[in-house]
Formats: sequence, structure tokens, C-alpha cells
Amino acid sequence: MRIRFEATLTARHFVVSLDLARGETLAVLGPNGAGKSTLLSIMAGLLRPDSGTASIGERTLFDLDSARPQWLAPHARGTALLAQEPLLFPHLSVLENVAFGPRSKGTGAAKSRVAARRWLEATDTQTLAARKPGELSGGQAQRVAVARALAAGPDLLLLDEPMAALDIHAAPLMRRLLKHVLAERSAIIITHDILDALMLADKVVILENGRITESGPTRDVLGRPRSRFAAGLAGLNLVTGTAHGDGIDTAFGRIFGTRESELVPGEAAAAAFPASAVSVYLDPPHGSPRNMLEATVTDLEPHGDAIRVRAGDLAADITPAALADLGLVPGTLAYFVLKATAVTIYAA
Ligand SMILES: Nc1ncnc2c1ncn2[C@@H]1O[C@H](COP(=O)(O)OP(=O)(O)OP(=O)(O)O)[C@@H](O)[C@H]1O
Repeated sequence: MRIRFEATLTARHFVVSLDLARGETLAVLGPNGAGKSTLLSIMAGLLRPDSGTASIGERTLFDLDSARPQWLAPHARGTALLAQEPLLFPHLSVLENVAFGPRSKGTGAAKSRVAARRWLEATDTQTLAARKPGELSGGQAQRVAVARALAAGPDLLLLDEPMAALDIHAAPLMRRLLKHVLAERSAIIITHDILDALMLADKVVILENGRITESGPTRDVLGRPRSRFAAGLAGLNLVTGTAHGDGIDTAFGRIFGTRESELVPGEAAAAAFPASAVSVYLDPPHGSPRNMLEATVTDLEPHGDAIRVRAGDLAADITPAALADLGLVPGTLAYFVLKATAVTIYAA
């Protein structure tokens, strides 16, 4: 079933349209306040846009553009929303929580419990069936919430940062569960985590200020980002300019790299390279021909075992020892140097 969505909500500067093929998982990435939760709330029927239409297959979720506006109640949409917090009914057992979905659709009590047990097994929570939500860890509760969402048999699963509230031990388990659950299932997942997008989603959209600024297959968007937001997520530097032979002309001078596709001289192009491929020098290095970008250091921050040196939008990861040697501080004029083989150039 194809999923179509188009909505405008002026008070939140929200203007979004998107399309999902049957069984596809879409990751929504974007900075805070971009409108990601707004998108899920409108889809789930918790928030009414000013205008727009949405449908799952033949079922209209809302149509506010016609002479006879339609608005389907949340429970009738065939969507299930999984929030950051599991939001289980505290007074019901785990089994009853999961059986609630089929029950509310009119399935009998015994049949609903059978279905619930099946989903508890699928989420590896069958041993918790008799417990109350208050007796579960965060990770367990979130797995039960997945079971509950699936037991309702949704046509579209909506996930709002399902890993965000989990600790570093529970998150990988949950990610593995979702990978299994989301295969062949239509879903929209909000995430801040690049790994989630790469592992779980077929497509991504980047949402910024209520607008989609990039969209496409996950690997394309993250491997060849066109927006700074996507580039930052992917740990890539992104420098834009105009194509010229094997390179592009940028504010930093000409940057050479490997062409990803045919470039038309003079047309907009971008160069992407990982922060880990950049070396930093205080003086222009001599010798082998390399790309050299002169820039003033603006920030230094820890990044894993490395130090990320920022100069405006440029980023380089260097070792703490190199940082000590160079004596970099914000304001230092430095040379960001990298081999052409580390640079991918593509039409922007
Ligand atoms: N209940 C509300 N009433 C009015 N405006 C709101 C409300 N909730 C969010 N907004 C505004 O709508 C815009 C989009 O917010 P939304 O919560 O959808 O963003 P988000 O991308 O989910 O952000 P985050 O990553 O911080 O969760 C923001 O400008 C926000 O301030």
C-alpha cells in the first residue's frame, strides 16, 4: 500500500509532502524543532494541519483540501505510534498491554491473548508477560511497547526516536529488534542517529525549518550529502562550488577529488570528505600535490579518541598529541590538508 502525505501547518512553518512505497522504511532526520514530531503527530491524527491530504492505500487519513473535508480519528487510521517513552498502561500486565490492540479492534479476549503472546515472543519479552510496566527496565518496557504497537496490526508504524531514552546496553538490542521488525514493513522513524538511518531505513528525508531539504535512498543522501546538516551527520565535510575538470572551484581554491558522476564545467558541484582524512598544519606543506584549505580554527571538541578541529564548516579529526604539537586554539590560522583520493566530487 502506497502512503502519501501532504500537509501544511502555518503556525509551525510546516510544509511537507512525502511518499512511501509498500514495505519501505523512511528515516526522518533534522535539527531540533525542525518539525519531525509534528509530521508524526499529523500522520497519527493527534494534530490537525491547516490543509493537505494523506492516505494509506485506498484509505484516506485526512483530506482537508476538498469541499467536504475528511478527518479520520487516530484509532481508525491503521497507524501505530511508538514514542520515546514506552507509555504502557501502568495498571495492566505486560500481556494485557499487548492484547489491548487486538481487543480494541473487536477481537475476543482469548484470541487477543494468543496474538499478544506471539508478539511477546517476537520481541523476546515472553518471560515478562505477568509483570506490570513498573517492574520493567527501560529497555524491556520499550520492547513491550514495540510488541503492543505491532499487535494492533498497523499498516504504518510511526517511531519517534525509539532508542533515545535507552542506555547504551539496551539500545543495540532494540536496534536489532527494529531491524527485524521493520523489514518489509511500512514505517517512518525519527532519529538523530546516523547508524539507525543506515541500518533501518531504505530512504531518508532531512527536515529543516519545517521543509524537506534533502531526500533519497539512505546511502545516497548520507554518502553524497547536499545539505550541511546531512554532511555533519555523516561526519563529512561538504564544500560547494562549481565544477572544473577533475575538481571544483570553491572559496578555498580548487579542490581535486574522485568524480562520482559526469560533471558539467561551471555547474554547481560539491566535494565531500571525511573529517578523519584531514590533516592540520600550521604552515603550507610542500611536496606531494594535495588539497590545501586555508582556514581559521573556530572550535576544538573531543570526538571519540580524537579531537575535532573546526574551522567554520570544515572539520578535521586529529590526535590529542598532534593538537598538543600544533598548539591550536580558536583563532589560529591553519592549513587543512587532504589527499585527492579522500575526496568525492559530485553534481550538487
Ligand atoms: N505544542 C506546540 N505548540 C506550538 N508549537 C509547537 C508545539 N510543539 C512544537 N511546536 C513548534 O513546532 C516546530 C516543530 O516542532 P517539532 O516538535 O515538530 O520539532 P522536532 O523536529 O520534532 O524537534 P525535536 O528534535 O526537538 O523533537 C517548532 O518550531 C516548535 O517550536
